[in-house]
Amino acid sequence: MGDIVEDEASFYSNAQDYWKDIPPTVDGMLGGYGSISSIDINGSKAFLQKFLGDSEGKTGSGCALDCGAGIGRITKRLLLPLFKTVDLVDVTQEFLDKAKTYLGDDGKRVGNYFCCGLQDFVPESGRYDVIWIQWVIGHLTDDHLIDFLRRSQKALRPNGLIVIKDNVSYEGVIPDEEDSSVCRDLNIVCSLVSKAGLRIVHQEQQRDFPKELYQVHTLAIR
Ligand SMILES: C[S@@+](CC[C@H](N)C(=O)[O-])C[C@H]1O[C@@H](n2cnc3c(N)ncnc32)[C@H](O)[C@@H]1O
Repeated sequence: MGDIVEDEASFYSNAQDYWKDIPPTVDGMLGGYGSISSIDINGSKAFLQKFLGDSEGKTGSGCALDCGAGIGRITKRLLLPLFKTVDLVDVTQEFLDKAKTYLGDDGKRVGNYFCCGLQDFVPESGRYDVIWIQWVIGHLTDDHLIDFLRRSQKALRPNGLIVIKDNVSYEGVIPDEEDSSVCRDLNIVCSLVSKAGLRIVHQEQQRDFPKELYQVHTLAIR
């Protein structure tokens, strides 16, 4: 990826500039594909519920972190219904401002709104049962993604889980000049996870998305 991201500073600042101009709506979060939000959330719920529960070894439901949360589309429909407290982190302040009204009454159970790039964000050690990272890893360089995953692991409670749900390319790293991101293939994502010292414990492809989109895979890692 080094040859694709020649200038790290502009890779990040171009992405920030891109997101500043995007309307704070579900459609904005999903690049015009707001209509797939329900399929996405239902797939995520089924995925996550395999891990949650009260019995020995199950992931708790105390606190979740929504990474690259935007206006809180995932927080509203996936995380707040399943966890007592949810924190949001995103680099775009306007989206977090919108989240405060978009989340409605349940938004009272948001613990923190962190306005920060994931490349700089240090999640509180031992705080989270689930760290959900969706449609944002393409905005991080390989090294920053590896480091963020390492910090995330330290931020997990016992039996906690990190989930990456994202686009994967057929082969290699495909740059997107428009939003200043990259799309990696599944092997590359898996190798970055393993470089972070983490293990993939479960993996699924999201079904029923429009054919013209990248495949979307969900990885449970710890
Ligand atoms: C495609 S949207 C996805 C939003 C949300 N995860 C969802 O699925 O609805 C990408 C989000 O990542 C945020 N973002 C972009 N670069 C980021 C970075 N380096 N650190 C944290 N958030 C970033 C954008 O502000 C935007 O809210």
